[in-house]
Amino acid sequence: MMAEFISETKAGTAITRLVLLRHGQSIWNRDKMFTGWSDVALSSKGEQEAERAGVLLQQADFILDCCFSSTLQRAFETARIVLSAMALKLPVQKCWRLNERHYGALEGLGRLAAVRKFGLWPVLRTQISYDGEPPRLEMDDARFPGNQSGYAGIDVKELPLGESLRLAAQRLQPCWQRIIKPELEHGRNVLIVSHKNLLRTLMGQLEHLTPQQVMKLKLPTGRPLVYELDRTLKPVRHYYMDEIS
Ligand SMILES: O=C(O)[C@@H](CO)OP(=O)(O)O
Repeated sequence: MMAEFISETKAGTAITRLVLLRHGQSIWNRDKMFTGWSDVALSSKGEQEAERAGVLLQQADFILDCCFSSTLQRAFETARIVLSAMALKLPVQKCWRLNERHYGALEGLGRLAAVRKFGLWPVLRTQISYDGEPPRLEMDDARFPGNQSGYAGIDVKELPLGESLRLAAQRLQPCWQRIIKPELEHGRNVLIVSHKNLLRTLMGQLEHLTPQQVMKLKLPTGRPLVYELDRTLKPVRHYYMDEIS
């Protein structure tokens, strides 16, 4: 469904809407494991969260013009469930640059196992610092995307062995600048289904937050966060969809 017009606020500022949605709970969220680019499924709770997100948007008669997701099944599947609950036949455009930050050698480990293997500080710094990089993978590790068929065709130098939030924010930029931002500039309402850290960096970019402020942002699974943007894509306000329903 195309937006026929860009809605106007009382002050006459043109508004377009960007919905940021962290996928529903995954089985590794449930089991408290570092996930990153590991491609795990939604839990049954996550499927229900995705359904509820779609119902909320549908009940609000939310007009959506395009939908993007990461290539990871927990995000893509969430997007598919949301669109189906909204009875919308939009394609889900997948972009690997919307994948979660890569957790390097921490992927597949729980917090305790990670600390036992790498020590407290390497794990802690990954979680509390914007520039904190996880212990990196070796190039021959099966968890390196360069060894996975789904990423064939992408320059191997672009694929991560482990990322800080800053590095993840940087690799998102070509997708944001060339693909998503132009849609918003044309007044189209956009849904992005992605991941906690990747979306936190995007919120930081939109709101001009400091790295410290970004690290404090919380982003629960399965709750659509709506940003109303003016013509210059400056946020006018933002709210969780379930706070206004
Ligand atoms: O990858 C992970 O471990 C989590 C938290 O960073 O991300 P998400 O559940 O949002 O994919």
